[in-house]
Amino acid sequence: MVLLALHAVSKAYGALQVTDDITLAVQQGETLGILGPNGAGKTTLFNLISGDVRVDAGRVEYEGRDITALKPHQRCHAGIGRSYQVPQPFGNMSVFENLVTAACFGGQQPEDEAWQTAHDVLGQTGLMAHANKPAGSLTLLNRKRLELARALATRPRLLLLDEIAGGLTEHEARQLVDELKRIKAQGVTMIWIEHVVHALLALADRLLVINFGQKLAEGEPHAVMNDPEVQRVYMGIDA
Ligand SMILES: Nc1ncnc2c1ncn2[C@@H]1O[C@H](COP(=O)(O)OP(=O)(O)OP(=O)(O)O)[C@@H](O)[C@H]1O
Repeated sequence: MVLLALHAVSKAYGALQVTDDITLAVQQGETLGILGPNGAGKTTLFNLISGDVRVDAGRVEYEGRDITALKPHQRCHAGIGRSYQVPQPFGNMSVFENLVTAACFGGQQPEDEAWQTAHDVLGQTGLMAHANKPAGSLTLLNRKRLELARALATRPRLLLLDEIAGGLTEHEARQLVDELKRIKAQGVTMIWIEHVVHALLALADRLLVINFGQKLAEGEPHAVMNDPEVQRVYMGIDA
């Protein structure tokens, strides 16, 4: 079953066509990896899915429903959770309070349920020991974990992850992949933008490569990575 469908979506900033006529379907339970050079329009595509930015043209469908006109909080209530490339926690609130807030306002859970969700997500993301620390005091790894945890606390059916492995050590990236594998096993559909290719390859069922706002390649991960055009554009390898 198709969970998310983009139909010919486009977005320009002035003369810059950042998303150019992209059509895409993501199946329920699938993990789609997105790669592309800096500035290719990957985060913008997330913004169009989450509703942070409105499409200029095209249509966004989720669970068979046209959500193009919905606001970000409405899309979140519908089950679309996202992390941001630059972590965006409430820095003066504790880690636990950040998660309760995400569960209450993003996940529309009553307060007692939100407390339970926050507790569960702390365990799931390895943040239990940091529950009472101000979010602003966390290390990079833990800020990335919190970014994932905040999205999870909304209980998403579609999880959008924007470069959550960048800057992590090998060991930390492996831990993150293990966490994501557990989330995937629970049936959560994921779209993951990531430059740490080996982490992405450990999880993705399919890869999409974007260049200048357009699809450059799409398909089975290893076939996509071996595509000469992808190697030339993304890895700077001339065929
Ligand atoms: N609000 C905005 N106003 C003007 N230009 C923007 C805006 N948001 C993004 N852009 C431009 O759109 C292009 C694509 O940006 P986007 O963040 O989507 O790329 P990206 O593929 O996610 O890049 P990166 O890998 O560096 O995160 C860039 O040239 C960026 O400067």
